[in-house]
Amino acid sequence: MSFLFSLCLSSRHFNLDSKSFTITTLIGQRFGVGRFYMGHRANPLAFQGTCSSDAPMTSTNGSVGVQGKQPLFSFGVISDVQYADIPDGRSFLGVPRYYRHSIKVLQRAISNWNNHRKLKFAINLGDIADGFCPKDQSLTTVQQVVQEFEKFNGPVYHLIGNHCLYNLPREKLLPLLKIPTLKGHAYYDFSPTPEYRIVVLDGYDISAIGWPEGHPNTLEALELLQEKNPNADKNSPVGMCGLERRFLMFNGAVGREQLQWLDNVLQDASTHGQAVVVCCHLPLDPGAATQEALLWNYDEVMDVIHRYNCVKACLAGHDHKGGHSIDLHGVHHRVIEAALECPAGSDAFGCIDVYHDMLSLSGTDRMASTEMLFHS
Ligand SMILES: Nc1ccn([C@@H]2O[C@H](COP(=O)(O)O)[C@@H](O)[C@H]2O)c(=O)n1
Ligand SMILES: O=P(O)(O)OC[C@H](O)CO
Repeated sequence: MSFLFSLCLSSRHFNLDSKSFTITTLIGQRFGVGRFYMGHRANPLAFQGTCSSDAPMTSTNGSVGVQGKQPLFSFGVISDVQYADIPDGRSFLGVPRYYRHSIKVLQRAISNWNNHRKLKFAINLGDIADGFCPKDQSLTTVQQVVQEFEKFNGPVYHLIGNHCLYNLPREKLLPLLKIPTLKGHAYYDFSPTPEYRIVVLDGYDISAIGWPEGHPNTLEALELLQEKNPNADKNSPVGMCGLERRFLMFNGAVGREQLQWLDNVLQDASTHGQAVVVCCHLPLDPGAATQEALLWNYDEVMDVIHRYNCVKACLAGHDHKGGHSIDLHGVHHRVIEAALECPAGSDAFGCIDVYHDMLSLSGTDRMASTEMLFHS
């Protein structure tokens, strides 16, 4: 820990307000470990690898990975494909978005995962199609991206994001994404090996998007937005301060039932000695993402997570530039860089090697590689 602290200080970006610390890429640049872009927050232990069989420190099935050890299993990761057959555009803040190219990033990810690695599964951290997709093309666009994912030689686990819900209501979306669902919710868990549990949260459980009009969850979300966000445009954070800026319509919350379910799953995982990776489209730690991207009740979710010692890492999407932090309980938070923001020919996908004591993300191109050592 003291090593990490000294690295933090040398980066001149040290933030304890958010109950976590963040290490900027200045360190990466200083150590010459790869190409980063402004605003990215990366692990000082990160290296810029490629997700291929000949990359140093990555592993293929049957070969060794980091520290000469063989991973328990590996999985593919990608986020925010946000495909649409429309011309390139920009985010509200002016960041370029390459709507037609993003599906090519996905195709290269699948091809890489299939050719170079024997992966146990792949995970899509949400936003399969963009909200600017013409509504009469929403269904076919989501189907088209799902078909690309189906070319992966293994199971694909999808998360829902706000852009998925701009395109299709839950009742249509969840079956297409083959999300195991109870009463329209999109949270579930699975165990790829006896040692591990992957928990997928539904960050749009309480949300003003995706549920039918007048649904109790829509009403609860609208009430919260009314209370917390004074702007007429509930996607605008203008005039809102600090962490309050997360109360935007494009975010959402984990509801009471889901929180109780999470508690039960973590209790069960602890009983069985399993390590847990929590996945949610919306980031759960202010140290890893911009305030405007956070889950509304990230603090309540983290309170549940911190009751146990089993959660080792949380993976998220939504905040396209990506990020990494380690919170004060030693839980890693890795926000995955968006496929949508890759200019022609560039990529953002990765493979995660899973060990007893760490996760090792080998990112391709715009996705930074990150070693996530467990703290206890
Ligand atoms: N700082 C911001 C960010 C966003 N908005 C509003 O949200 C909409 C979606 O944002 P994108 O970044 O996905 O384009 C955008 O159209 C704005 O209405 C904002 O007001 N301030
Ligand atoms: O993917 P979007 O369009 O909802 O954008 C999300 C914001 O970038 C969050 O910071």
